[in-house]
Amino acid sequence: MREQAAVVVLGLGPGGEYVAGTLAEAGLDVVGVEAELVGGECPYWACVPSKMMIRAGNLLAEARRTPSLAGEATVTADWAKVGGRIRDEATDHWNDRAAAHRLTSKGGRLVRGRGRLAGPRRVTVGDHTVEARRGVVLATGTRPRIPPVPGLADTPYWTNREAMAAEELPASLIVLGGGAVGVELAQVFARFRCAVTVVEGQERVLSREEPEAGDLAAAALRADGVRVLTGTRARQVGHDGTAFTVRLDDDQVLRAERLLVAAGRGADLAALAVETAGLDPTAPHVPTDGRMRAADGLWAVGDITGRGAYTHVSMYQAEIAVRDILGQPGPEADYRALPRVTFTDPEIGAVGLTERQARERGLRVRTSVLPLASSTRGWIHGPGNEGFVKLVEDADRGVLVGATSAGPAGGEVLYGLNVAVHAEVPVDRLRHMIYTYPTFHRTVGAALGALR
Ligand SMILES: Cc1cc2nc3c(=O)[nH]c(=O)nc-3n(C[C@H](O)[C@H](O)[C@H](O)COP(=O)(O)OP(=O)(O)OC[C@H]3O[C@@H](n4cnc5c(N)ncnc54)[C@H](O)[C@@H]3O)c2cc1C
Ligand SMILES: NC(=O)c1ccc[n+]([C@@H]2O[C@H](COP(=O)([O-])OP(=O)(O)OC[C@H]3O[C@@H](n4cnc5c(N)ncnc54)[C@H](O)[C@@H]3O)[C@@H](O)[C@H]2O)c1
Repeated sequence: MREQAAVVVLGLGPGGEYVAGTLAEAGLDVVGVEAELVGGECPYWACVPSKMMIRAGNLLAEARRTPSLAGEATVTADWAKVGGRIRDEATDHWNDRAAAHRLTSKGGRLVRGRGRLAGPRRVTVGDHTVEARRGVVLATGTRPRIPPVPGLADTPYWTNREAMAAEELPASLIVLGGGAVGVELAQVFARFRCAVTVVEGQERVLSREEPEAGDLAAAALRADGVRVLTGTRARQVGHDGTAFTVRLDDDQVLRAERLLVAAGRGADLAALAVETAGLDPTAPHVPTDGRMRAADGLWAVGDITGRGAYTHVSMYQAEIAVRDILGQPGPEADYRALPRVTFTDPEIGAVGLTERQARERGLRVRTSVLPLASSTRGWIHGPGNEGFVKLVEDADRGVLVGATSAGPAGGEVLYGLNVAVHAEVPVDRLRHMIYTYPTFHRTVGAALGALR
């Protein structure tokens, strides 16, 4: 079968669904192609269910802090509540009827199946070919990267997919990888009384963030009973029908009921036949210009672009691609103030460059790090007040180029720092702003005064 459309969107995760729906609303003839569930990884197996787990885990942790401040509290953790909420409220039992309707009610056509490029402006899905008059938008995201550890491939390991669908928690869990997925899930599972060990190859967990952030996350995990092993990798993995064994570089052997692989994600460009549109199928990502163009008549948005695997990045890029396709004016993509939040307790928010990245760029850097506990609000908060604000200033220009805010509301405190880095508000102006008393974000004011 052959059909025509103005635009074909390949992959309907947060980025692709936004592009397809918005173009359809604008009156364009749009075909969206989806291999699994309309909505993508985020609502069914990633952000949304994991944040529901985290909300539940945080409630337990807060209740367990009651004795030191407010009296007695007895909490009995029950994973069935979490699993049920994920199945019923978040994912509709992994059914995308509502999301598919969102697209078709806007006039978009939905083709189900795994698509690939078949030349510029052409997509095939099985024996179905769609010619795109204006072009194709690639939004197929990423999938878990499974490290080539001997034995691993033959075991029934979990990725985020199985973890999000878990109806019961295992008694013990080994997590391979201490990035965002690894630390968030390790903490939640531990709070539900699962014995968790995290194995991270780098010196610290959250190794792309400030070292202070990795140290804080590791301390928080340990406080929840997680074993955190850093600077070591799995050398051999086995499964005897009941449990996993993981032999590490240093010959230590770990044993647990389940193994979660959280060692990063990658795109598979060869499977999309990108060479038919003149792109390199062996590249890790699709390079894009400031208007999200990858080639003539080809745009790419979301994780596949390698500019930050976050839902907010895919939606930001989607809006730019839509503007470009509709010929509307607007700013090009700008990643200087890229924000991200790791939703551990304490939350770790960060924006822009780390101190190390700023120095590697040759900037003359001034920094400050202030603990949250030293602020009035941190002291009042008491247990659970761990955290800090770190600022990175380009001293020559007198503007912040990066910041981290970690603490009970670290992701929310980040907002002001995000504005400061994005809008390049002079540090001198920030220093003379009024900061509400007694808030966590008041530590930002103190940290500005401590820049050296
Ligand atoms: C456990 C976990 C937690 C996360 N938490 C957060 C968070 O709190 N905040 C945040 O911002 N980000 C979070 N992320 C990252 C976030 O999920 C991704 O950045 C986001 O989903 C990427 O969106 P995307 O538009 O690139 O597409 P994706 O969501 O990856 O969706 C791509 C879609 O394309 C489809 N597809 C793939 N190949 C084809 C093909 N050939 N033909 C047709 N369809 C195809 C897929 O089936 C999928 O539906 C998390 C990720 C994980 C794993
Ligand atoms: N809160 C959020 O916004 C959020 C939450 C989860 C995931 N995400 C996104 O999803 C992406 C994928 O998450 P992720 O945690 O899988 O990837 P990641 O790249 O963030 O972290 C993977 C970690 O695994 C380690 N690693 C890799 N191979 C290893 C090995 N063989 N042994 C031991 N350690 C190994 C790496 O050093 C790294 O620290 C993230 O980069 C992030 O963009 C975002």
